[in-house]
Amino acid sequence: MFHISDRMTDTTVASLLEGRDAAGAGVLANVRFGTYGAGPTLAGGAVELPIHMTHGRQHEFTETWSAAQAVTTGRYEELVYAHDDERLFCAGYIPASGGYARDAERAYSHIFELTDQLGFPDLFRMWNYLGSINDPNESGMETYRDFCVGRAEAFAFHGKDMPAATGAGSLGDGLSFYLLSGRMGSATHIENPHQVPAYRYPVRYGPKAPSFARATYLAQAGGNGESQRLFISGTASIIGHETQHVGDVEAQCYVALSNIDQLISAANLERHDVRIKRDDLRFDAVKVYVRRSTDIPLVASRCARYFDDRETSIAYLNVDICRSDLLVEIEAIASVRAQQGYTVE
Ligand SMILES: C=C(O[C@@H]1C=C(C(=O)O)C=C[C@H]1O)C(=O)O
Repeated sequence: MFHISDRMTDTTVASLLEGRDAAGAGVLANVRFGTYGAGPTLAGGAVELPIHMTHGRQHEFTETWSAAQAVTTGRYEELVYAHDDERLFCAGYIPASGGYARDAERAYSHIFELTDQLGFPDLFRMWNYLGSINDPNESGMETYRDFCVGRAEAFAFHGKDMPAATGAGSLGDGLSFYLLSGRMGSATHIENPHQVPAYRYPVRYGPKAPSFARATYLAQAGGNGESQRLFISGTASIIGHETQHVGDVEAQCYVALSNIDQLISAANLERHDVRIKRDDLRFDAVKVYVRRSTDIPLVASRCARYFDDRETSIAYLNVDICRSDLLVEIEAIASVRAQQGYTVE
């Protein structure tokens, strides 16, 4: 069985970033979570990226990234992009081959060249969806670890800060990726004191650690309080660097949600110089990755309890996860309500 919460109807358009009605605003990109994957294209002045993430058409949905100003689109190497005055959306697709390290390194180097050239040097969120993520490549290395090698080399070479991210399985072949980048100084990256930063994981999880932060806070240049966003990375049942509760999806779900709780606590945000009260955060969009389809009802009931805000859309995706002992992973985008004074509780 596959489930999408009843707040997400067929082909739901979740309008993100500006929170505007997608029909009335300019659009940077439409990411189609559906029954097939392909390289990104430019259509109607926006990026289109289909990713094979659902088992049936009835579960398809579209993530729409809105623009606040006029949109400029273009191509650079294997990348397709669209930007307004404040943000750049960029996407690509790498076909499956014997290994990903070289292609991922090249693609991420192109990303950094592009973001620097166009003046959007602050990467604030990236998604990487890999076919056969837990299977070995032609040299016997797990596909996810192989991808991490190339990505880490590009981040190190270009000296870039690591943003919030998701690295999960897809149902198709190849690597589909998309990311968002902002103007200099717009992003603050946040770690969770209960988790070793992913980029410091020991070598037993792969020769190069995963390049990402646990969350990224985006302060909108010239925006009001409501347009700030907190991007929470794919979060799983990991404490320190170790997977907790192998085989127990309910306990894994609990640890993942408590990790999110720790991450977004006012005290943790304050440590990173981000002053937001927990009550001022509203979850707009949540994606939950569940390895075994039979676990979705249980995971959905736990998530519905945690994300009890009626305005939150939650999508459940039955795909593999970066570590083969992880059964569930949760990512979220929260917006910040206008703030009336700030105190840490
Ligand atoms: C779940 C974890 O990592 C996953 C892999 C990521 C990546 O490689 O970009 C980012 C977040 C998660 O989707 C973790 O290590 O805690």
